[in-house]
Amino acid sequence: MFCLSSSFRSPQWLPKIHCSSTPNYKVASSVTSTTTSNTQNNVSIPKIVKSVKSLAESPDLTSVPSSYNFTTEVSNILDKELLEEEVEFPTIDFSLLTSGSPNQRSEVINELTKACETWGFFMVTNHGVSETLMDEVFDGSRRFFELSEEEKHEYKGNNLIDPIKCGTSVNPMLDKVFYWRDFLKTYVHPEFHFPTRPPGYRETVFEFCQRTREVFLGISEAISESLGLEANEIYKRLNLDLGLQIFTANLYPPCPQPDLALGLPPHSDHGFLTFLIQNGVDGLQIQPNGKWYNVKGVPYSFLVNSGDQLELLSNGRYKSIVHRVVVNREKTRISVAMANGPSLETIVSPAPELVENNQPVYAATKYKEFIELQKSNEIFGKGVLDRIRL
Ligand SMILES: O=C(O)CCC(=O)C(=O)O
Ligand SMILES: [Fe+2]
Repeated sequence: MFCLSSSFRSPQWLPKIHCSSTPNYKVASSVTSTTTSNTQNNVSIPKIVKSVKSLAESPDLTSVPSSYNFTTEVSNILDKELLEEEVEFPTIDFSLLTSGSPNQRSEVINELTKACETWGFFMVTNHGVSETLMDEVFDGSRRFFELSEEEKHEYKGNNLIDPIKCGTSVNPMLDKVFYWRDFLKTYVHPEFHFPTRPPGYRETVFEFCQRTREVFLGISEAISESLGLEANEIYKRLNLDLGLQIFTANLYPPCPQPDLALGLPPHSDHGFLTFLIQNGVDGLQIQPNGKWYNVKGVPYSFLVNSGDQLELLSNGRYKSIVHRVVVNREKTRISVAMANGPSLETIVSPAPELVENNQPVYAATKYKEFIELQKSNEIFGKGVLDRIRL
C-alpha cells in the first residue's frame, strides 16, 4: 500500500544504482490559494484566458483565432523551413551504466560526452521506470485536464514561486500571442506539492517522481564523470539533496491550423537536466546548431535535454539546448517534463577543474536569482545565460 509519509526513505524495491544519495521527499500541503482577479501595478487586469482544451473542443472551430496566430508576429518564431528531417539521436542504455561491466560503463560515458557536446540531448532506455507507471501518469494528466475549469482554477497559483500552478499558454498576462498548450506545474522536490484531484493522480505522480529521480541521479553521476570530475561532484556542487525538481504536465490539443500556432516557444530550461516523456505523439523540436530537428521519440524512453545550469557548471563545454513544441491537426499530445535543478539557494559557478587559463565564461549565480531573471525576461532563447556571461 502506497503511503505519503512526511519523511520518505528510498523504498526497498527501487534498484540501487548509486551510492551518493537516495531521494528524500517531504510531502507538503497540496492546495494553493486562489483569487479571482490579477493585479499588476495596482491595476486590475481582466485578462482571463480559457484553456486551449476548451477552445479546441468548440464544435465550430475551423481556424486558429488571431490571438494564437504566430504568422502575424514579426519575429521568425515559426522558422519551419530550417528543419532537418530524420536524424538518429544518441541513446543511452541506462542498464549498462548501472549493471554493465566497467568497460560498458565507460563506453556509455563516452557516448554521453558526445551526446552532450554535440546535441545537448539524448534518450535514455532500459531505465527501470515501468511502462505501466508511465501510462498511469499520462492517464492521470489527461483526467486532470478534464476537470472543470472551476476545479482547475483552484490550482491556478498567482505568484512566481507558488508551488502549484496550472493554466494555459506560458504566461497569458505577458504573452503577445498565446501558445496552444495547457499545463500543470508543481514543485515535487525537496517538498512534494500536488493537487488532490483527480483521485489517484497525486499518488501515481509521487511514485513516478521518485523513480525518475533515481534515474536522474544515476545519469548525473555519469555526466559528472564524462566531464572528468568525481562521480558525486555535480551532486555536491548543485546540492542535489535539496535540489528543486519541477513536474510539468503539458497538454497540446489538436489544432485546426498547426502551421500557424506553436505549443511552446524556443527556450532553454533553467535547470540542470530535464527528463521528458510523451504519450506517443511527437512535437518536440531541438535546435543544437542553428537548425531545427524533429525529435522522434522511442516509446517509453526518457527524452533528456541539458539545461542552463549544466552549461554554467561545465563552463560552456556542455551547452543547454534550445527547444520548442509544434502542434498537429489530429492528435492530442501529452508530455510530462521533470526539470531537475540545484537547490534554490545554491550559488552555481563553473567547476574550477573546467576553467582554463583562469577564464570562467559565466559569473557565479544563485539559482533562485537565475530563475527570477528568466521569469522577468522574454522566454525566447538563452537570454539569461547571455546576461551572466563574463
Ligand atoms: O512538451 C515538450 O515536448 C517540451 C516541454 C518543455 O519544453 C518544457 O516543459 O519545458
Ligand atoms: Fe523546456
